[in-house]
Amino acid sequence: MSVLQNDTFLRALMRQPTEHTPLWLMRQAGRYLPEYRATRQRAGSFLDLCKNTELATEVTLQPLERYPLDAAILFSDILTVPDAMGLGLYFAEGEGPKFERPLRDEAAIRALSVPDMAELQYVFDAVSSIRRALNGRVPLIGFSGSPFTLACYMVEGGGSDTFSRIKTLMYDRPELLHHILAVNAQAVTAYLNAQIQAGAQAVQLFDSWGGALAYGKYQEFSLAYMKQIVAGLIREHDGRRVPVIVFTKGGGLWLEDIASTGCDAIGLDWTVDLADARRRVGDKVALQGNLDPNALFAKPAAIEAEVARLMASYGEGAGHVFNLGHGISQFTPPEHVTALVDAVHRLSRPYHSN
Ligand SMILES: Cc1c2[nH]c(c1CCC(=O)O)Cc1[nH]c(c(CCC(=O)O)c1C)Cc1[nH]c(c(CCC(=O)O)c1C)Cc1[nH]c(c(C)c1CCC(=O)O)C2
Repeated sequence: MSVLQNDTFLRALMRQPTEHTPLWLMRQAGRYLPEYRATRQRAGSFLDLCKNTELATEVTLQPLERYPLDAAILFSDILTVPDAMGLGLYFAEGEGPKFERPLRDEAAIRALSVPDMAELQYVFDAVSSIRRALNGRVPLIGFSGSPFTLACYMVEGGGSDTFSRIKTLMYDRPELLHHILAVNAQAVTAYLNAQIQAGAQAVQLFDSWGGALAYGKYQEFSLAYMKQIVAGLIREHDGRRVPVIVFTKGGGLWLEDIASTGCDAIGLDWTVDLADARRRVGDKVALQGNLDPNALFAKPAAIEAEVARLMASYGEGAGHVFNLGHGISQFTPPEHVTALVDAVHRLSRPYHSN
């Protein structure tokens, strides 16, 4: 394997000194880029694109060709795992992800099992191919959905505003939801370990919907399973630590709990004050975040002002990876991202001078 030329992202996750604050953007390869839309057209559906090694590699590298980002993220989706469990993932145009066979009764839930990782070989092939194509430019991030976030889609059958089905299950039949989560946790552990073995140099758990849970329920139905996963992950590969990032959207009230999962870094959404988050987690974990993705609709001067505010809020020293508080919008003007990346690199240098 080639030598890593820019390891600022990995160092920041381990709270080691860097010359600037590294950044990457959630959903950095996606529809806001015209080159992504062109490749997507060639591939056919979004899932065809995920399953095409060559084209998945191409779109992963597209944002890096445009912007000097400090990490790449595997092009795939969190719903590949329930798809491999036999739920039948499809994307209805303009409607988001859906399952042909959602978990709607006890029999379906009891029949659920950890999929054969061979069903997900296309993901691991993409990881190896992207590593080759990166040739040591920046590290590659692997990812998975959290057990609870995956369960939301598996039970609801698609996206939901109310989470009424999964919450009904949680309150009426908690043991059935625990069964789904236990299977998901085992599947996610195997899935992330296979990504690490294929070449992922850091991994992120996307707990996009953990923040929809009540106090106490979050700890029982989301956090506990993420903790189990973190404990089962390969933490060192090829002579380097493989850092783990846990991102619970809406998890700002529970940062101490998240830090106690054993993760290396916490992903923060934009509702959190970085300075306060840093005080709360101390030197236990690094922090990743947390610009409001909608700030990228504003003019470059306003974007730069927000970056300056976040830099001052985190303050001096190591342990910050810049990111958005959630995925980038498909309506973001690509040149606003140019302004963002430049501002983060430029304005962060004074905070790393010692
Ligand atoms: C909840 C969730 C999903 N997928 C994901 C999450 C967790 C993160 C989050 O909270 O946003 C994670 C994800 N999805 C995608 C990535 C790729 C890596 C990256 O660049 O960050 C990652 C990390 C690509 C994608 N995943 C998807 C796209 C758009 C597909 C397309 O039409 O080309 C991309 C680039 C599709 C997808 N997949 C999912 C949704 C809700 C959608 C959007 C549907 C829509 O807007 O029409 C499920």
